[in-house]
Amino acid sequence: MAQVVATRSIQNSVRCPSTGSVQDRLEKLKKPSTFASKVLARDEKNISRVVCRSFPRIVTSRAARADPEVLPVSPEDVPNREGQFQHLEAQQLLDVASVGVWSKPIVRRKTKIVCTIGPSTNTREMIWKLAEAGMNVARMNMSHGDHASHKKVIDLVKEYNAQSKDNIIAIMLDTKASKNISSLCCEDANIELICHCLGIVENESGPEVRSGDLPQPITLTAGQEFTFTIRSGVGTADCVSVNYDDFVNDVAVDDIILVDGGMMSMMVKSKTEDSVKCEVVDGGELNSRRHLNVRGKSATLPSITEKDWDDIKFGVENEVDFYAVSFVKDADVVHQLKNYLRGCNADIHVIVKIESADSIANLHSIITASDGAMVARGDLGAELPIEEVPLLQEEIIRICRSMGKAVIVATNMLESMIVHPTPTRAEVSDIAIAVREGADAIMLSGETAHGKFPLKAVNVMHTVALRTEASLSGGEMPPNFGQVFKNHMSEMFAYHATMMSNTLGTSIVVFTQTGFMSILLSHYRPSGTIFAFTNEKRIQQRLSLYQGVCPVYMQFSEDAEETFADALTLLKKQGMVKEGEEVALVQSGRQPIWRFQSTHNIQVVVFTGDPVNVRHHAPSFGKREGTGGVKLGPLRLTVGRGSEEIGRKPSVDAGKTPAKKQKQTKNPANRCSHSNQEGRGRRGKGKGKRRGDEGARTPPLRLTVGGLEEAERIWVERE
Ligand SMILES: Nc1ncnc2c1ncn2[C@@H]1O[C@H](COP(=O)(O)OP(=O)(O)OP(=O)(O)O)[C@@H](O)[C@H]1O
Ligand SMILES: CC(=O)C(=O)O
Repeated sequence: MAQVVATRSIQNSVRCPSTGSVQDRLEKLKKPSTFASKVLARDEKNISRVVCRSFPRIVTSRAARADPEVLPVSPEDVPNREGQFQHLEAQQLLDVASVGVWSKPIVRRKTKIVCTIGPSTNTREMIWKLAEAGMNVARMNMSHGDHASHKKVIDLVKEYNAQSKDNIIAIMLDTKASKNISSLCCEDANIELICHCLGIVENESGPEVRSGDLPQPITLTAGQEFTFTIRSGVGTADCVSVNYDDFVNDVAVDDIILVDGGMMSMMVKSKTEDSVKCEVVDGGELNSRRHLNVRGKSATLPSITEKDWDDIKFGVENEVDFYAVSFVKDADVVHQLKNYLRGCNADIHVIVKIESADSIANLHSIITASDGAMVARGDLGAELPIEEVPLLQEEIIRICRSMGKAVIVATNMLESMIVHPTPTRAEVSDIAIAVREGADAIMLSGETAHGKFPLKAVNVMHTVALRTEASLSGGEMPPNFGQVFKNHMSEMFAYHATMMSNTLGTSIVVFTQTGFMSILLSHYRPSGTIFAFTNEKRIQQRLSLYQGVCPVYMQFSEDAEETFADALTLLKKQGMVKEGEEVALVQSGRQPIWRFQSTHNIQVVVFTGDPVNVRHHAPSFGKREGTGGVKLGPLRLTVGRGSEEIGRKPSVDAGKTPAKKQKQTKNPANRCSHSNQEGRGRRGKGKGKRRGDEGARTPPLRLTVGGLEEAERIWVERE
């Protein structure tokens, strides 16, 4: 049976969660604790308080566009503590209450940040600094670098994770072959077999069409002639190789070829057997390995090439969390990849990159088959008319959200910051729009891979996302509202937990071994933080991508109450909940821990500050040994005025009353019978005896939400 347990007096029917005042948070900012803050503490000595920050004037134009070659990271690219202070002060003036519950700037933000790691950031120092600046996911683009360099980054991220107490970085491989793969071989018989089954044979090109390597950048001017050839190894001032043998067949005279995501363009004038002669329309600087798209056409390439399978195998070996798969044209590709991963027993989630005209046609089925999608605006804007991109972005986010899938908005978000220390206003608006549209994550590409100001870029993204989130009202209905009750019980509980935590202004605490329930909760976008406790490191890492989820690793004890108390103690220790603060504790999901398959729970508990005294804001329904709290029996959820219950103090104030005394409490609740647990097996890790079950007898409990006049039961049902 479903149960919701909560009694508390509600001062404000809707209030936004907030832990501590901005003043407190300002104080916290002054106390360095992490690596970055230690670094900053040193720097702070040299920082005089800047009252009025002057911004350098930015002039952006196509000419000022980033050079894709590596730019030396600027010494100015240090986190701006002063800026953080000013930001928080400004927030205080604007609206203190609308800031979320997290006390640390990097975790309080809900929208996650994906950073592409490249030459500017692939060192230990930079990975650490990026993580402390706000990176949540490290992306490796398999079009660049080699396995050895990517392995080094993966190991560094894992090293960071191993030593970090309150911050965890997920790892994403962007799999797409673009290089000539003749030097690569498929060592793995399994992969060879898969390639064979998929009809992928000795294809030397990947789903991305790219120009080849150049000894140095070439300047192209409008009107000049330029040739692409399928002959390999060509890189002169007027001709360069293409990595795709069918390039000559796929393009036609008068086609427009977009180079580097449309930064340059050329018109096809004539073709020979192995070359395509073009006239430059928009010139610029051509660097090595630039994207080539033909306006309005998708290349007839397989979505997963042999090189990709090699990269996928590399990801399996290195236990990455996500694959971002390029140019997915249909759901079959996703099914094939997922089957392969199942065969390897690899728990890696698949994010489909929506970047071609073909993928748009199959959007629904592709996203349904996947674990999430990336709005890959670079190629999308080259394959389709550029004005379609914002509309498609909105639509893809909407579809993902309605399906409960993760969604990432990528490319050009802070492009000018590759070379400039501050963003353009348009870029800031772009981030704000993605946040408002409800993206789980926003992505930095060249800004962090080869830019001059990777840390500043993360900082800008963090600050803009945070400010935008603070302006959102919260409590917004999920897009599939109305469907919710027809679906699985867990979904119903995710929905109600969200509504309850929004109403009471609490964060949500959830315990998960698969991540399922945390992802479901994230889908409903509660205004408070979702603290997702898991005893699986892989799950903790994966959850870093999801909006509003703060994943915490913890060993679970066999006793549920003890684990809850431990979790709250941990949150308190890390400054994430305060003494006296309430949290909504959700027990639901596909794989039960400490509960029966059919028993779902939401409780509102108060953290009293004493690890043995987690006070449930509910009557005592059974004894609770050792931890001084209460064990709750199954209840029906009733929404109504319920003044007696709501105003009622918990029958046992566990914060003050020793556990022994609770045992003696004569709570009338205990006299009522509960029937849904008989004959049900126990599953999950909670192998211990459910203390209190025997005697727990529970009456319906009323919960007032928003001061309804009449008692109204909204949900009483067994699963
Ligand atoms: N591992 C790497 N090694 C060397 N350079 C890299 C690496 N990763 C990224 N870069 C550089 O940073 C640039 C931006 O990275 P990004 O991931 O956006 O790649 P891209 O090729 O521009 O586009 P796409 O994301 O569509 O593949 C690249 O073009 C490349 O110059
Ligand atoms: C991210 C990416 O691949 C694109 O925008 O095209």
